[in-house]
Amino acid sequence: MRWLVLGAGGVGGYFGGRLQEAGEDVTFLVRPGRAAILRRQGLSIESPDGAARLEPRLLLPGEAAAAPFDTVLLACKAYDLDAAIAALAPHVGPGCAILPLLNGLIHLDRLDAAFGTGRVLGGLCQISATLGPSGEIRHLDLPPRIIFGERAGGSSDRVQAIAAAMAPARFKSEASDNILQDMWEKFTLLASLAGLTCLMRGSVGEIARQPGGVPVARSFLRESAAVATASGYPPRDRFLKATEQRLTDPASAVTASMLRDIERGGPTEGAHILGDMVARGRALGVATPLAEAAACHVAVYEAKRNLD
Ligand SMILES: NC(=O)C1=CN([C@@H]2O[C@H](COP(=O)(O)OP(=O)(O)OC[C@H]3O[C@@H](n4cnc5c(N)ncnc54)[C@H](OP(=O)(O)O)[C@@H]3O)[C@@H](O)[C@H]2O)C=CC1
Ligand SMILES: CC(C)(CO)C(=O)C(=O)O
Repeated sequence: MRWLVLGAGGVGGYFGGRLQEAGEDVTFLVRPGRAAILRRQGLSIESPDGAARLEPRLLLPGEAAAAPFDTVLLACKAYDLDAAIAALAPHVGPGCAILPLLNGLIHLDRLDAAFGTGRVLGGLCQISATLGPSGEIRHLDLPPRIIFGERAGGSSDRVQAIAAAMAPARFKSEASDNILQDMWEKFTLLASLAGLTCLMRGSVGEIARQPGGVPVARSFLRESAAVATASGYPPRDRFLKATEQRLTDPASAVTASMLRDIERGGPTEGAHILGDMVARGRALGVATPLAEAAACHVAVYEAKRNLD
């Protein structure tokens, strides 16, 4: 299978690198700054699952590809989506499927508008990964996993082909016949975790150890789950129990990547995750006062950052 991976950051670099390592035909579509680093030192992965050092094949925006691609793995941040869509457009030919790994949901509408609904699969990934100081991919935590599938449900030849291509790679992959349910659950988890840890500026454990910390974490989850339910995707009991535990564990050092983005003074996906959760709640008449406070808090940070 010929893969085009847009973005060689934490997610694109890790999963694209692991596909290349497994013998897949992978090209990374990257901007000039990242290309210079990858040309100089290759694509390095540091991970408890094993390190890798690869020579990536690179394509820059505006360059022509040697042959058509079968699957695009889309791994940019939401705030870069418009530029990513423009860079991808010349490479998305007939028969090319787009598998987005972004957190959240709203990017699906923008991808549908740009490429047509039929081209866009549902997808999500689990990993905690970031770029190290020399541009290496650092897998920090969580067993890496991609879940993907047809948004209309069921399976298809292209989903089976992607599953077969991913199977030998050093990450778990799962073809889902209910990917929108999976994406809604990830959105519910992330909006709760990002809202909680960004608003309180602490890890799950630091919050849970304070008076009122556990109830506030539960309230974040209750709000997001109510929006998911009103949207037609009620979270499954198993997910709710596991997520409540994850959000209230006094020993947990977990923070959302959004808090890490704030701590390094970078842009965030606040509008894409928290803003979207609030907007969906409002449209459905579901009150989300905590998510609203968290979305406003992150929006104030973004506004001040843009002034600097
Ligand atoms: N990191 C994690 O642990 C997890 C992240 N996610 C989600 O995955 C998505 C990606 O996150 P992550 O990998 O961490 O982000 P990173 O910032 O690490 O990587 C994104 C990459 O996309 C590149 N990019 C952006 N626009 C373009 C463009 N037009 N052309 C080419 N390359 C482009 C950036 O390149 P440049 O260097 O040029 O800016 C950057 O290297 C997000 O939605 C995130 O929420 C989901 C689960 C876990
Ligand atoms: C929920 C989590 C940690 C796991 O993939 C994540 O996606 C994030 O913090 O951005």
